[in-house]
Amino acid sequence: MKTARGFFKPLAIGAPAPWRELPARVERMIHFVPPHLEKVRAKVGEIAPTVDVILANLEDAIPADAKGAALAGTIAMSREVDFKALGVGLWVRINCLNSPWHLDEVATLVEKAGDRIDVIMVPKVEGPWDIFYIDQLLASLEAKHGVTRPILLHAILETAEGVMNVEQIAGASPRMQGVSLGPADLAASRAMKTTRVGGGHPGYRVIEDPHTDGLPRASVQQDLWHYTFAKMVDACAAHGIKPFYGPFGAIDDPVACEQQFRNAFLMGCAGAWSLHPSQIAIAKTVFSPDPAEVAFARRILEAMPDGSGVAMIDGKMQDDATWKQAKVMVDCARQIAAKDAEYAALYGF
Ligand SMILES: CCC(=O)SCCNC(=O)CCNC(=O)[C@H](O)C(C)(C)COP(=O)(O)OP(=O)(O)OC[C@H]1O[C@@H](n2cnc3c(N)ncnc32)[C@H](O)[C@@H]1OP(=O)(O)O
Ligand SMILES: O=CC(=O)O
Ligand SMILES: [Mg+2]
Repeated sequence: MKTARGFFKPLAIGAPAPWRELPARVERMIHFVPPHLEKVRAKVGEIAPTVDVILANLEDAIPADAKGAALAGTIAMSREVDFKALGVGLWVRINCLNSPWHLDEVATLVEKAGDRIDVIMVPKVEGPWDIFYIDQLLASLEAKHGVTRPILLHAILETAEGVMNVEQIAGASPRMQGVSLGPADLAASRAMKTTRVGGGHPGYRVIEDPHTDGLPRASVQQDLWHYTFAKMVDACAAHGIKPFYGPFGAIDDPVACEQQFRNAFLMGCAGAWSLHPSQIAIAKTVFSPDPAEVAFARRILEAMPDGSGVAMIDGKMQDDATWKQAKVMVDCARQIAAKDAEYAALYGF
């Protein structure tokens, strides 16, 4: 591991100094766009003002013979829409590091759009060595092309080995912005017997003991992802980066999508992926704290102006710990309100 002083040194002569703090950005939904499809790309200008992040996807879901077109489409998209002026992040998901495509992709992206891309999402990250590699590569390319703002890195947690190493992945570089759970590849990597992309499974449940009178036994679905998810959230929180829920593949089940996103929000996630336009509004509602809860949190902060002592509000005990919970909620709401006029009005900021 690097020394404390070495951690924040640029990795190439002429590369920009690494971020010491993550830029404060609202990232409730990472909206996936297939950039090789001109018809979809043409609509990005319309969709962008409704999302926090547009992600150009180069990896899975893009056919092998369309990888070049997707890369060219990404560069075109970065020029066609002024994402910065809209306050919208521009991310790119590259192909994985053992693929034949990633090297040309990273080189082209930094050369042609290095000052416009905020985050590169790296799939199938297995351990910190993957981050060290891409960190060095980016620094060399940023130096070469005079990029002045370091591109951040986001890892997808989607292999058993990655889950084993998630703590080291989260802390591998000052470029690390966050980690997303990738339940589809992770299921395959673990040989889980499911064909779903995220969410629950009707077969994974607990059942109550038999009744002596023979009445039917109650049984409920359990969360297949809880262990991995909690491990990922703790790793991210400990390293001061953001956890995200990844894809929810049942586009035709908005109710289950909302539940999955809500579980992620409650567990500490900043956002989730939207694969289809219909999932944008779901993510926006879920990852914006509820106005009534924000109002209650503000009462806690007002009741304990210096954050210490004890208070009672509506029959509930408040102390230093609940003050901190309230601060998390109010800070999140303030950040959203600064970007989103609709929520500024709902929160009364
Ligand atoms: C599983 C693990 C992973 O790696 S998940 C990440 C990889 N997958 C993706 O990125 C998928 C992204 N989404 C898509 O490609 C499409 O939404 C899929 C799922 C194929 C569905 O498309 P389609 O059958 O056209 O849906 P639809 O007819 O309901 O579409 C209605 C209109 O919306 C458009 N649309 C669709 N998806 C997007 C999108 N992601 N971004 C922007 N626009 C989108 C469609 O083109 C369609 O437009 P129009 O009404 O025909 O003008
Ligand atoms: O890339 C995402 C996944 O679930 O796999
Ligand atoms: Mg995947």
